[in-house]
Amino acid sequence: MNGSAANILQIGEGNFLRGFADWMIHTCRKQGLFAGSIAVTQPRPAGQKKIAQLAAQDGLYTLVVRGLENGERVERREVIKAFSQVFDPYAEWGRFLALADNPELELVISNTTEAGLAYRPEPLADETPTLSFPGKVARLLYRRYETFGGAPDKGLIFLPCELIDRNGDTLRECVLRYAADWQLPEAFANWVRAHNRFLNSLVDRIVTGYPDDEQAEAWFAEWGYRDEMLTACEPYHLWAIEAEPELERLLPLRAAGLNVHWVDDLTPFQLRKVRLLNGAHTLMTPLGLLHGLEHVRELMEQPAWSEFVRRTVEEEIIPSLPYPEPDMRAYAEAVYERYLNPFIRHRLYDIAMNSLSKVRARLLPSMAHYAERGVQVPDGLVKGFAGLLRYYRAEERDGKFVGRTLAGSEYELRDDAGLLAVLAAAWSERQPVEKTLSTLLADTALWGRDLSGWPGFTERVLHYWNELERLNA
Ligand SMILES: NC(=O)c1ccc[n+]([C@@H]2O[C@H](COP(=O)([O-])OP(=O)(O)OC[C@H]3O[C@@H](n4cnc5c(N)ncnc54)[C@H](O)[C@@H]3O)[C@@H](O)[C@H]2O)c1
Ligand SMILES: O=P(O)(O)OC[C@@H](O)[C@@H](O)[C@H](O)[C@H](O)CO
Repeated sequence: MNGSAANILQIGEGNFLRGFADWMIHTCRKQGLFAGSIAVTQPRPAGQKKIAQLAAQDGLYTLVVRGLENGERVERREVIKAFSQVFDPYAEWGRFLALADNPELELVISNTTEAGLAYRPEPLADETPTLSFPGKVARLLYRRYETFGGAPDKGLIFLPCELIDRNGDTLRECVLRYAADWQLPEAFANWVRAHNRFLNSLVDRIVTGYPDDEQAEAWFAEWGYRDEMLTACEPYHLWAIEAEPELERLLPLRAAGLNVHWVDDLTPFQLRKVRLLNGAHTLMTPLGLLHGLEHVRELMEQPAWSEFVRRTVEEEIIPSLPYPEPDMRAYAEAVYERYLNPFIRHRLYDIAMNSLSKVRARLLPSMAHYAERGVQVPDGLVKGFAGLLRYYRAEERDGKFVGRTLAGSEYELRDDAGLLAVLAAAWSERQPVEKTLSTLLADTALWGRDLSGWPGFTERVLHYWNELERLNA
């Protein structure tokens, strides 16, 4: 790491970017196609530990890519060299803002989860760091606007990787809301609109992060060095970016042989991936955890669970999508193969994090497809949803929210604290389960809509709830 000026700013220190975008930049650099480098910072104070660790390793980390590629087993290890600056923006706020003064800065990449790419009102404080991710972007852009007098050629290109629909548009809207809140000049807002680009994109790669300790220790012994930032992922990768292919000039990703698509319309990529791959994860995760399973492959290797997932995907989710069924089935087959990757352990507990927002985006649209046509939601989806409700049977304890598996083991629920409080309050009422379920299904804060009026839905959720509880008895 040389601390030199970087032409990419990365907001997000998480596993995903290290196993995806940073690896791509490294791949371009390695082939001599790209001369730039990345300045990386964390989007929230909690990321400080990883940033400090990465800085202590000179911005270098090991990526292990493992899985099947064209039916062949691959295991590739590479030390990724993409970062020229690694720092904590809360400790060095001036340094963060000063990145805006670098005329060479061109791109901003981010991944802050669905929770991070959201507008939360916040005052403009002159000297102190802005907390939210989009608020930081608004501050950075305002500084750049002032430094370069609103020059049209000094706008930036944003490539947010958060897995939300039209992530670029969302980021732009948040930035403009902060500009309005903070009463920044209208000319600035116009410059943001006219000379900065917020690209919508869809990312796809299973990045499982740091492996189990046993595996990590075995590798460290074999390699002769330790790496606390070690990241593991599958070989498959896809990045669909809604923009003209001429942007290869800036980011020669396809030229580097990467599976990147510059597309006019992202919708088919988005719907297919979020509803099938992520939707099936959200479907299987609570049920799997309630039954004491730990990771995706373990679940998919059990015939009854595999059958349940496949049937729900093929007979319920795919028919709800507006695309040719054979194409969707082929995609689903490839997804099962990725789930069954023998070389990675994708922890269900990791996938379960923030499942309340995930279910809204990934599973409810498939269910609504039926309900809104006056048809009953099919069984697999109802069973998965009942599993989610059972998983979220929350109890508040010592400032935490906990649930219990069917065998009675306790786990911590990791989700929006306000929503967990709503669930815990509902379950603390002394009343029949059906009453609590009806109340919860009608709660629009939880699901973004009222589910209690869907034909036969409440009764069938109760049916599957009771089926789960019978296993508990
Ligand atoms: N891991 C994968 O396989 C994968 C694949 C595709 C997409 N994604 C995307 O990545 C996200 C998960 O990231 P990860 O796997 O790198 O996990 P991670 O926990 O390693 O990283 C999460 C990142 O988000 C930040 N973050 C978390 N909550 C935040 C908040 N409230 N405000 C601001 N920043 C916040 C963290 O600081 C960190 O930078 C998912 O939500 C999804 O959007 C992950
Ligand atoms: O990363 P999350 O937590 O938003 O979702 C969990 C998984 O569904 C997700 O990581 C997929 O594996 C990934 O989106 C594949 O590209």
